[in-house]
Formats: sequence, C-alpha cells, structure tokens
Amino acid sequence: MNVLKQLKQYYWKDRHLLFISIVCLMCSTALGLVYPHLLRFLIDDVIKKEQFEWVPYLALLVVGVVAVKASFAYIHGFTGGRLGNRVAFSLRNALYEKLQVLSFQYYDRAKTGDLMSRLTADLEGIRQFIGFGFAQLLNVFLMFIFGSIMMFTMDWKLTLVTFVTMPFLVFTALRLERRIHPEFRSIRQANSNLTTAVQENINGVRTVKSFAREPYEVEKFAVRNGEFKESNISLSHTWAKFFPMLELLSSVCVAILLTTGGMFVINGSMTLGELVAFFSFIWYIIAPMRDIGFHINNYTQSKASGERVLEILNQYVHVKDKDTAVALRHEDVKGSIRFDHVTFAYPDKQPALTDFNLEAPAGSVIGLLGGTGSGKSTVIQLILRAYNIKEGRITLDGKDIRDVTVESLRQQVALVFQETFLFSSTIRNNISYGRKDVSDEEIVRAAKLAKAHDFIMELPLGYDTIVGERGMGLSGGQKQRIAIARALIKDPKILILDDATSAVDMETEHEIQAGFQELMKGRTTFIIAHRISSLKHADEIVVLDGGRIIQRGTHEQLLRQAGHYFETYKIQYSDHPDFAEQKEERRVAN
Ligand SMILES: Nc1ncnc2c1ncn2[C@@H]1O[C@H](COP(=O)(O)OP(=O)(O)OP(=O)(O)O)[C@@H](O)[C@H]1O
Repeated sequence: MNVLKQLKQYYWKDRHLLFISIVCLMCSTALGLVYPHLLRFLIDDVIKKEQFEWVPYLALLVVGVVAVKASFAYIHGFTGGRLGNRVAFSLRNALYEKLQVLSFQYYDRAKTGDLMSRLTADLEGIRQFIGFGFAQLLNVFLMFIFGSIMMFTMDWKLTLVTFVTMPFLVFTALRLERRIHPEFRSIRQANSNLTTAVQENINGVRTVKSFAREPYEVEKFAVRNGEFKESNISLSHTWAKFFPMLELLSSVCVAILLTTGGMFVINGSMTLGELVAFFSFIWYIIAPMRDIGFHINNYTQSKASGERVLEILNQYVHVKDKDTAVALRHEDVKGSIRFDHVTFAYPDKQPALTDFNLEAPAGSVIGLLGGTGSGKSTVIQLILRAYNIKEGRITLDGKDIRDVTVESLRQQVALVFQETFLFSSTIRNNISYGRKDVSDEEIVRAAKLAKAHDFIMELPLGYDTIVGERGMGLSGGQKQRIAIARALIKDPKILILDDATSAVDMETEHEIQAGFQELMKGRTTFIIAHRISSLKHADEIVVLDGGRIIQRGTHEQLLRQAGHYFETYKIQYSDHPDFAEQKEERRVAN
C-alpha cells in the first residue's frame, strides 16, 4: 500500500471518478444479493404454495434488477477506464518531465530499454490496477462482508459450519501473495533486460553487422529471452500449485454446506428455498476467495510496476538550482569563464581533472588538446554544469555557476559534438532546435555559415527533408554541419566545439573554420580537437594529460617547447613544408 500512497497525488485529484467507480461496483454487487432472495421466494412461496401467477412478476423483477445492475456496471467501467487513463496520462507526463531533469550522472548508468519498459509496460500495470483492480479488490471484501451478513441472518449455525475452511483459504491466499510478489519483480526485470537487448541491438546495428556478430547477438537475446521465459514459468508453477489448493478449499465449503444444509432441510429446521438461497450466497463468499489470487496477482503486478516507476520519480537530481540561484540575462552575459583550482572525479573513479586552472576572457578562443581520456570533454561538461564539482569553483563573468540557474547557464552555451544527434524531424526543425522563434532567413544564414546550405538545397525537399534519428541519408560531415548550424542559431555567448570538425575533410574543415572566424567574434570559444590545424589560432592552448595541465600557451609558444604539442605537430605536419621551417626556428630558439 506504500506504493499506492506514494502515487496518491496522481489519482487523488480524480478521486470523484474513483469513488463513483467504487460505489457503482458496490451497488452492482449489492443488487446481486437480490437473486438468492428471489430464488427463495420462488421456491418457498410460489412453487411450493402453487402461486404461479407470481412467476411473470418475478421474471420482470429479475429483468429490472439485471438492467439496473448492468447500468451500475457500465458506470463502473466508464469511470474506472477514465480514471486509469487519466492517472496513466499524468504519470507518463511526470515521468517524462523527471527524465528531463535527471542529471548526466543518472544517464551515465541508465539503460534506455529499461527506461522504455518502465514508461510503457509498468505504466500499463498501474493503469489497470488503479482503473479497475483497486475497485475489484475492494469489491472482493464487500462481497465477502455482504454475503456473510446475509448468511448469518438466515442461519448462523450453518454459516459457522460452512466457514470452517475459510481461515485456510485466507491463509493460502496470503501465502500466494507473498510468493508471487518477488516473482513479478523478476519478470519485470527480465522484461526490461529483453527490451534493452533489442534497443541496443537496433541502435548498434551497424556495429553488429560490421563485426558479423549477429550469431552472438542472437545468442545474447536467446539467453535473456530464456530468463524471461523461466521467470514466467516459475510464476505459473507457483500459480499452478496454489490455484488447485484454493479451488479445493472452496469446494470443501460447498460440500460441507450441501451435507449440513441437506440435513437441516430433512429435519425441517430449514426450508428448501432457504437452502437454495444459502447455496447462492455461498458463491458470494467463495467466488471472491477463489478470485482473490487473481486480484492479488493484479495488485502485486502493479505494486512491482509502481515501485519501478517510483524509482524514477524519486530519483535524486544531482544538479539542480539553489533556492537563491539567479537567472542570467542573455544580454548581460559577457562570457568569461574561469576554472579556479578545480578537481573533479566521476563517481567511484580517479579524478578526471586535478587542480585545473583556466582563464578564458570573454571572446577568447581556448584550445584543448590531449590524448584519449586526458579530461578534455570533462572540462566542457563542467562548464555546462553537467556534474557538480566538490573542489574549486567555476565562474562565468565572475559568478559561481552554482549560483545561477542551470537553464539560464546552458542557454548561454552551444555545443557541437563529435557525434551528431539529429531528431527524426525536418532539417529546418533540427537547425532551429535551440530556439523558439526563428525565422527562415536566420536558419538559412546559419546553414550558410556552417557550409550546409548547398547540400541541403540539393536534397529533394530542401530544408523540409525529414532526417531519421541517426541522420539517415546524410554523411557524417553533413550531419555535423547541420549540428554546427544548430549551434550558430542559438547565438551563444560560449561556443564549444568538441571534436566538431573531425568528421569533415581538411578542406571542408578549413572552409567551416573560415565561417567560425566570424562566428567566434564576441564569443568565448572552446575547441577540443586532435588536429593542430583546428587549434592553432586559439588565444591559449591547454595540453592535458591524465587530468592535469602539462603545457599551455599559444601555438607559436608551444611549438618552441619540447613536449606533447610539438610531438603532435611533428606527426601531423612531418610532410608539410612549414615543418622544416618550424624545426629550424625551434633549433635557433633552443
Ligand atoms: N560519464 C563518465 N563517467 C565516468 N567516468 C567518465 C565519464 N566520462 C569520462 N570519464 C572518465 O574521465 C576521464 C576523462 O575523460 P574525458 O572524456 O574527459 O577525456 P577526453 O580527453 O575528452 O577523451 P577523448 O579524447 O577520448 O574524448 C577518463 O578516465 C574517462 O574514463
């Protein structure tokens, strides 16, 4: 019930639907109690006393009762359906909203397939339970109470005798609940593992095919599918074990009733009509007891689902605004960034940056160079406040970035990654993604600056061409140019190019960079690149190794020093005419 309590805010606002649904189900159940009385009347007062003129009235009454009962059932179904769907709607929105605010730290470990299964299968479980399961579970108890009251008022001795197996029935039903709950949890987990396997396989289809690893993938899927099957089989085993037991215990009740009740009728302490009515009432008790397994099943399933959904909703958000955080105004931001003795480690890892210091005045260009894993991307992530730092501070125009709202901070920054993600939408929408109101002229201007306009115009639908989620039909370089245009349109104060020109050839890189020269004016730019050609115009180049700065200076200064920068230069420019000249300059300088 704790899960239901935690989910209260999602269904409580529609409580009128819940109440109507429950009341209607109760009324429908209560009306069912009329039948046994009608039966008793038919046998004892009509058939035995040969008052057959009552039969048509009784038949009409039954039709009337059925019609009213059906109306209540309809209202129960209608309101329950509405309630379930409304709850699912608000939960789905809440989950999606939460997914937007969860920090990078969460996504570092999250599995897409798992998240998808929580947003779909688990939500469906909750919808079913809140819409119908809850009212039905309550109805089970009501049927039991109504039925027992009726039976006790008719013949309390017979009722007591009949109820002798009830404690065993309840005990078995409760044991069943305890057993199947963990099984449902493993089914849900196995289901999400299965979804993850499919999702990763589809996402990585090119890698799978290029390594000819289809058989391995099939096997991996078969293992997970096997786990899913085993969890389901284990559940049906439990079910198969318990269900006959519940059936047996309820049949014992009926047998006791028939024997004892039969004796009562024979010795005249009960009429035949009363026994028949009693026999109908006993189903009011047995049916809920026998179905309690099904309802408990339903309840435990949705409880397991609810736990998985709540796990996301209750997930801690690492990066969030302080109460005193101020929103930056775009026009006031100049863009100077400063790292002040920053040491940062990803969770459970060695520091990715150690005592990192950097001064990037507004409008300057900072180049970051270093081997794989040296910490370049981490510098960028920290500017965006993707993670919280524990030591040191990062400031924007002198303000600690923890004192400004995350949204307004990120609005000042535009990023172009090595890997471009395009949404399955038109090229126009992909370019204008970072801003709300953008004119076509601005889109074209940005595309021209990013050298994307010409190839876009060659596409059959131009800017209205729909690209797939992986930028279907576009080359790596073309995707990247769209990403560059997307960054340009944001008119950012801080521009970050994370290996942004790695997928384009040298000539295009040169062209794009010519565009960048204009773009970079008035913006602080961080360039991560492996090519010296992308960095050499930077005002300062920082060379990183193992999270520490090992060299810093301008291109010219660094070329005059022995070290990583010059070694990289040597490798990239060894067959370039400038190289001999540079070598000579260095020799003279040394
Ligand atoms: N999300 C993450 N979670 C945990 N550790 C990470 C994460 N991202 C990076 N790291 C670790 O931090 C260190 C620095 O990584 P970073 O991505 O900053 O290097 P990089 O210089 O950008 O490398 P590359 O050129 O290969 O992209 C590495 O040891 C890396 O394994």
